[in-house]
Parts: sequence; C-alpha cells; structure tokens
Amino acid sequence: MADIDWSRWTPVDRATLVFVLSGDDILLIEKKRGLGGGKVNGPGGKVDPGESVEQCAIRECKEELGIDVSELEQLGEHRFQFVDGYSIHCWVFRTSKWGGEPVETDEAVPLWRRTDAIPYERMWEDDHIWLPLILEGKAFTADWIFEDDTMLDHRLTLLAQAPGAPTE
Ligand SMILES: Nc1[nH]c(=O)nc2c1ncn2[C@H]1C[C@H](O)[C@@H](COP(=O)(O)OP(=O)(O)OP(=O)(O)O)O1
Repeated sequence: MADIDWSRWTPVDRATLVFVLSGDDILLIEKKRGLGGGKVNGPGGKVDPGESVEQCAIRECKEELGIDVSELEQLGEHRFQFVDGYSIHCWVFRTSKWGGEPVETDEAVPLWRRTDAIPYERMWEDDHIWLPLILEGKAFTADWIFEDDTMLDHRLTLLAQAPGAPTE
C-alpha cells in the first residue's frame, strides 16, 4: 500500500459486480472471457461511456445471464491496482429481485450455489475476504494490489453507509 497515493488514484476502467441472492442460494457465473475469464464470479463488467454504474450492472446481468435485475443495493467499492499499471474501479451490488431464468450466454454459464458453499478456490483471491460482507449486507470500501492473479496487498474498511457513486 505504501507506494500508492490512493488519494490521486484514477482508474483505467470502471466496472461492476452483481450478486443475486435467493434464500440460501447465490447466483454466480463461470466467466468465459475478459478479465477473470475461467474464474467463478458474479455477473458484471466494464461501465460504458455515459452509463451509470447501476445501469451497467443491469445491462451486464442481461448480457451475461439473460436476467432483469432490479432493486440493486450498492454495497461495496473496490479499487484494484495491478503492478503492470492497469487499474479498475469496481462497484458491487446485491439484490434479491430478478426476472427471467439465468441462461448460458457467450460470456457466462450460470451457477447457483448455497451461500455456505461458495467455491472460493475457483474465484479471484480477494473474494473470500469481502463476499461474506455482501451476504451480510455490510458496506465497505477496499483497495487491492495485484500482480496478475496474485494478490500482493489489501486494505478493507467497513462503512456505516454505502459508498457513493463514482466521482472520477
Ligand atoms: N480482483 C477481482 N476480484 C473480483 O471479484 N472481480 C474482479 C477482480 N478484478 C476484476 N474483477 C471483475 C470486475 C468486472 O466484473 C470484471 C471486469 O470486466 P470485464 O473484463 O468482464 O468487462 P466486460 O464484460 O465489459 O468485458 P469486455 O467486453 O471483454 O471488455 O472483472
């Protein structure tokens, strides 16, 4: 953390992640391509120009799984810095409201799992640290340093209320 000035940090990309919860189950994806292709994650992706993070979250759920999510609760904010210079600011949402049946698309395979059996060994290295907070409805902001797929350092702060919309 020491050599990064997070107060001046500007991301290369902005992105979203969405976790749909249904009772004791969580909707995940096997991501086929893009950053984190081959891993299990929530649906999500990069924010398009002129789009809000919430609009992006809704669009990505439709594109990746064919579902219509609503009543999104914005709970988490990640600042991922990669040592090669790439960076991505990621907004995490959860919801228990969706329409349609998740289907396989060019981008993802839907994967329902019990919340007590999340396959963290197939996910990004950071997920086991913060996804339990999403399940509990706890808001947070977190900074991460990665070298490729390897997490080098992190700092996570619980928040009293949800992080605001992006300012950069
Ligand atoms: N360390 C990490 N842990 C995590 O859980 N998700 C991460 C992560 N680093 C990146 N992500 C996620 C956030 C976002 O959903 C996704 C990056 O977006 P994508 O590459 O999937 O974008 P797109 O679906 O827009 O793809 P392209 O069309 O290929 O640009 O990776």
